[in-house]
Amino acid sequence: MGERFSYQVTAKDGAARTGVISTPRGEIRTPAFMPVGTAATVKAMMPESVRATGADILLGNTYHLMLRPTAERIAALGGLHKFMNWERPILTDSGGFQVMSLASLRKLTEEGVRFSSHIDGSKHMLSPERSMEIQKLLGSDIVMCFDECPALPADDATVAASMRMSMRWAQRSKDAFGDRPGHALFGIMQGGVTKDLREESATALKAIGFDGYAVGGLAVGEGQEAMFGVLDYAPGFLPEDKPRYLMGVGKPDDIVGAVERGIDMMDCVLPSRSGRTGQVWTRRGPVTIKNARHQNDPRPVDEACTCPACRNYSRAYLHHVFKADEIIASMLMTWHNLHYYQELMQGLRDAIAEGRLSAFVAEFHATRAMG
Ligand SMILES: CC#C[C@H]1NC(N)=Nc2cc3[nH]c(NC)nc3cc21
Repeated sequence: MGERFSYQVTAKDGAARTGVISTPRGEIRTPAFMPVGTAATVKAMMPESVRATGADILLGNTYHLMLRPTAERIAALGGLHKFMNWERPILTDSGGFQVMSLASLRKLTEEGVRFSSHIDGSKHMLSPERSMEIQKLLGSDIVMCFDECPALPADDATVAASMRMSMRWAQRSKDAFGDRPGHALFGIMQGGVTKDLREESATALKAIGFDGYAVGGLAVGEGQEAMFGVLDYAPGFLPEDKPRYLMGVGKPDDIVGAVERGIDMMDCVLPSRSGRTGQVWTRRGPVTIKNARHQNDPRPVDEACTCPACRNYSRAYLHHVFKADEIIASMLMTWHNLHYYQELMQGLRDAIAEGRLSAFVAEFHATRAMG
């Protein structure tokens, strides 16, 4: 295992970049999509299946793992990689967003956030220091700063105050993270949809200095137009030579638009969660497998797809096992969706490398328009 974390841009096409993040646990080809493994599993997938879809890295969550089974127990058992049998890179989110979206009885102070577990109501606390300690116990390769995620909707004054608290917490996260060769700490840009606040946040993060930079505060219901509006300028506020990670994104067309605007990494529950709810993503758009029109259809979901679901099963079969609430339905549709997402990422990486991204994007949208 090498000892360093490093990022190399290998080609550019407009604002888009393709490259490689090197870590002691393996390389991450960018632009990269990270499947979400919230509770130490990518739901309905074996780790070797996640790898077979083409994933180089997956995401874990501080919030969920600190509540159950606890970070201390995972550390005592050898760390998250060994625990979940995934020896490649893992990025862990820091907990702030999940506290806001899942926990109850939250009490926010400059120190951190006290909250009650959504699982059993037990009392917990997260701070920059505790989040760094938990992510170190988990052994994650890419650690996210602990940020403050305001409940939405939030007015400008609230967004500004929250961003400035997050910048103070970013400094505390960096101080607590310390010097850990081979491990990376990413800052998180905040500022809502306000350009001045986004620039202030980027300036603060660059002054502290991070191994990578996330764009936070998006994919929170603002809609694609507002999100792209921020992405038209926000990535440009961040260092050229560091990875840029857009948190929580997204649908396939969100991903294409984000990569066009200079984003290098993304994560989203959509392909796995929608797979479990019977939504199958294809180059022609989503297919709702429970629709009666599929019950006699002998064709695969996508004739051109090489995933196990498309190679070996018909729409009729997927329709049947979904309606029968059979476990294999979640397995096959999650596998297909993650495979489709990784194929999309490979197509984007190749197109950028060959200087033909605009043609790739035009083809992407034209094929979807055919439906
Ligand atoms: C405010 C803020 C913020 C960001 N901060 C952290 N730590 N994680 C996130 C996860 C997200 N998931 C989605 N959408 C599904 N947006 C996200 C934004 C963040």
